[in-house]
Amino acid sequence: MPSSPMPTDRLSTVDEHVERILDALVPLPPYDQPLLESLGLPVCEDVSAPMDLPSFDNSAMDGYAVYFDDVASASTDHPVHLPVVGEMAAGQTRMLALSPGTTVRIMTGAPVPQGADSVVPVEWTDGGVANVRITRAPTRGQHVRYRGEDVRTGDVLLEDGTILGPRQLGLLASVGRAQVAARPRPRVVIMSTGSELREPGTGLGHDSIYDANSYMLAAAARSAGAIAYRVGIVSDDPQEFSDALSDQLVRADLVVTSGGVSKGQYDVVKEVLTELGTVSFGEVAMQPGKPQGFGFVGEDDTPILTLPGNPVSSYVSFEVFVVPAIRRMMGRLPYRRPLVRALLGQGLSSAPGRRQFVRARFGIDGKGAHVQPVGGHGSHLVGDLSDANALIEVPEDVTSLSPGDQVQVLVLDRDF
Ligand SMILES: Nc1nc2c(c(=O)[nH]1)N[C@H]1C(S)=C(S)[C@@H](COP(=O)(O)OP(=O)(O)OC[C@H]3O[C@@H](n4cnc5c(N)ncnc54)[C@H](O)[C@@H]3O)O[C@H]1N2
Ligand code: MOO
Repeated sequence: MPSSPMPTDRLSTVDEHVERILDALVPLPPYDQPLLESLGLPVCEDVSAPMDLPSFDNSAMDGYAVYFDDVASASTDHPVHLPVVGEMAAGQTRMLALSPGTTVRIMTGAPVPQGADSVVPVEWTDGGVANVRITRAPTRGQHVRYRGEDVRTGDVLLEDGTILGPRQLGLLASVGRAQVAARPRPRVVIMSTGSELREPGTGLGHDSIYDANSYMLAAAARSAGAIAYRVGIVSDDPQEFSDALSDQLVRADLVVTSGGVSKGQYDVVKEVLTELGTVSFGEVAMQPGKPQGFGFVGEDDTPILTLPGNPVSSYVSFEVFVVPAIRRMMGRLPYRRPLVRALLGQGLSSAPGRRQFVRARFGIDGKGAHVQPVGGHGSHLVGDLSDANALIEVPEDVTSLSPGDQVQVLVLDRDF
């Protein structure tokens, strides 16, 4: 799959890099999926109703099915008495028709027998079993739910592209659909590289650290709607990385790596993938997240995004580049998280020529949306990152902002 290589003589802009990725990826082909598997995915067909809803006239109340004309005069002073000739419970009814001058006990959801046109709630009666005393009249047709009043056969229930949420899945089940055409969730393989990394729950040496990124990115991939496969830590040994990558390709629609892409001696991802010639590396004018790589690997041209290793850089890169990639593969619009306007609570400065993503807390109160930067600039500050629920996007040409300025914010952890 072709992709325009990242330039080596200048920095790409954030928007260029996002477009490069979106242009090179194609949505995964749709197939029929069991309903619950499709939660959160866009439907890939116009779904029309194969049946009426309700599919038969039925009672909205527990009570008595009647001919309206038989009970029209019922009141406390002049009750109407009718013989009860049967019972209709939802899912177990034998009687198909009712004769005038009689009634049947009927339960909510049970079919209204032919001839009956109204239901008297049990509260307006003495609850009689053989005979019933009715002290209040319904209006004609009251408490009958008519066939087709909700949905008619042939109605378009869901248009192509509609997101399948709980209500839409409930509707599909209501009309008897067990499956629906939707694009599959992309299978995203997450690999952390670095010989200093150790698995949480094991011991640490004096110069090693726990692998935070593979957990953070796998969780972020899952939150974005993907199936995430977290690979254990891969060291900075080129052969080990190469073998681990080859092993993973069989189950990947997209590979995301962290670490090993800057200018060090042991930047294994860059070293191994540059040689392939199908993955390019460059710098994006952003802070954090400057070193980036993108391309395709293996026989099936599996897309790969290589993110920088600093945890904050990795996370921000995921949010800015990988989330749109996942959504593109799922066919889910919009690809990029919409920006929200908010008032800045505290001034800040930003490096010129780079789009800054400032960790922040976003909230809405009586005065509107507001946002407050949290913590410092360092790309290693995971404590601050966990306090943040938003990223303030500071444009490339803005170097300082004052309290009360209006800013654009990516509000994290929100569905869009
Ligand atoms: N001479 C230069 N050095 C660096 C530059 C540069 O332009 N010139 N860029 C810096 C920037 S910006 C970033 S971001 C990092 C990116 O480096 P790598 O992607 O090669 O990442 P590593 O070197 O492997 O790691 C960076 C940092 O992050 C820690 N790390 C890595 N993986 C994990 C993980 N899974 N969990 C937790 N922490 C992780 C790692 O230990 C390092 O401290 O390069 C700068 N250097
Ligand atoms: O760009 Mo690095 O990603 O600053 O930390």
